[in-house]
Amino acid sequence: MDVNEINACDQDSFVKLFSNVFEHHPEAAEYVYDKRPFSDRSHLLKMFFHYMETLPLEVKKQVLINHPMLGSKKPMTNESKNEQTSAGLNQLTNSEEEVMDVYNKRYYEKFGFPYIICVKENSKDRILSDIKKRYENDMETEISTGINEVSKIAMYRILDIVK
Ligand SMILES: NC(=O)N[C@H]1NC(=O)NC1=O
Repeated sequence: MDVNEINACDQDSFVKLFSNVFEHHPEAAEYVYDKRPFSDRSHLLKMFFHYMETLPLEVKKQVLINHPMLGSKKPMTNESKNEQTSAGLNQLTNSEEEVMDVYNKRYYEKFGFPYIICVKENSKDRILSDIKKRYENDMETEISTGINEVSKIAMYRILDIVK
């Protein structure tokens, strides 16, 4: 869709279209809808990022919690499934799966939200070493790193919808 078509959407279709820009968080789309008309794609992107910046810390944490664990076999949004498949995270060897499993759990126990990385910008090997390093960080660093990754994920999701 182009920006003109996006500007012509009614609220229901707009919110459906953008409901997972931030995982399971349609409130972002509701906020951004009221900012129409968008002059171009970067205007729309800016409004989603602005929404995220202004969220209270507790809600930011909730957006992090909404993300599935990497390599998880549990049901997840189509967006997440496609992203994880593109990095080969659905085809891990047994030992890679074990590393992901052990570190995902450790990370979640320490921080209370899953380890999040924008898989479109990272290879499987990079992710497997990064999850070990990020575990060593403190809470404040991981909230801001997580939100930064969530914003990159959101950018690719928006670019997939608006051409
Ligand atoms: N946990 C986690 O990083 N999840 C994700 N990363 C990504 O690029 N898409 C996701 O759903």
